[in-house]
Amino acid sequence: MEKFLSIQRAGQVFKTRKGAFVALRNIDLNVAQGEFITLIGHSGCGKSTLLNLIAGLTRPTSGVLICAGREIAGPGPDRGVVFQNHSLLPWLSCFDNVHLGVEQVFGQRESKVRLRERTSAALALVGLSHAQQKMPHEVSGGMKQRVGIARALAIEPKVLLMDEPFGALDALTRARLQDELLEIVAATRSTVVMVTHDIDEAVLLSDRIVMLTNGPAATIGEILPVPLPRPRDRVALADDPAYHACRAAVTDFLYRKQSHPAAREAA
Ligand SMILES: Nc1ncnc2c1ncn2[C@@H]1O[C@H](COP(=O)(O)OP(=O)(O)OP(=O)(O)O)[C@@H](O)[C@H]1O
Repeated sequence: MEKFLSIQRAGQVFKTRKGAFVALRNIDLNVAQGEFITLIGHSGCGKSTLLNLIAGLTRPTSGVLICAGREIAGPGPDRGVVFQNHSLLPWLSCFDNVHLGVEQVFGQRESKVRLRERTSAALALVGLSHAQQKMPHEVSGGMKQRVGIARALAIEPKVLLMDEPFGALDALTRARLQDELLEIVAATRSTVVMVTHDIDEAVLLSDRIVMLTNGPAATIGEILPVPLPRPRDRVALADDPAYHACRAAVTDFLYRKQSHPAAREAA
């Protein structure tokens, strides 16, 4: 497999008042260009910690991470990040929130007209052309999250990193955005690493599901390839035995092999 994103023996130890806390150990993962990877595991196991390492927001205490042949040494425009709480600037319109990143990445070498075209195209990709002049407080939670996705895509990242991007949305909006994301990823051929808690979301979207063991000192427990052809249709998948087999494999990992620490303590 072509190693587009490569995580080699990565570990993360945090210094805390109670001493060193080993969050992650020995993470080895290679992601191919165009692959859709989800990270799943119980709360607190280290999913966001791993995503932050790929984003370059934190540095590993051991091991190395490489993206497109270069070591990840900090945040960069080759990696676009979408957070759960969209993190839009409230004083800027939806258009300007996206445009800010476009200017930062392409502003030195492209015309103002071209920059505006890029911004409009990204907003069109997420179906928000009609709302681009609205302020964040004037649009719904799902629309804000679409702006966050547009902002990440507009800088044409090599890898799209998403930390529970739909976690705060109601079930119907979430399903709609998942379907839209499937279409966007098919159109842009993006490489995606996404954190989720949701088994159905992981199976619907992923090429491979990376399952993390419980922390502390979490690591990759199993990696499940999802052999479902694309385009995927959530209604058709409801009757697909392969879909149910994937679902069962992740459920088995999370609730039998890695039953939640709190559940074990209560037993
Ligand atoms: N800066 C930090 N300093 C100390 N400990 C940290 C720090 N960041 C994260 N941790 C700890 O590392 C572990 C992993 O945290 P992380 O947020 O990555 O988990 P997660 O799997 O994303 O959780 P959730 O699903 O609840 O969002 C947790 O025990 C957390 O308390």
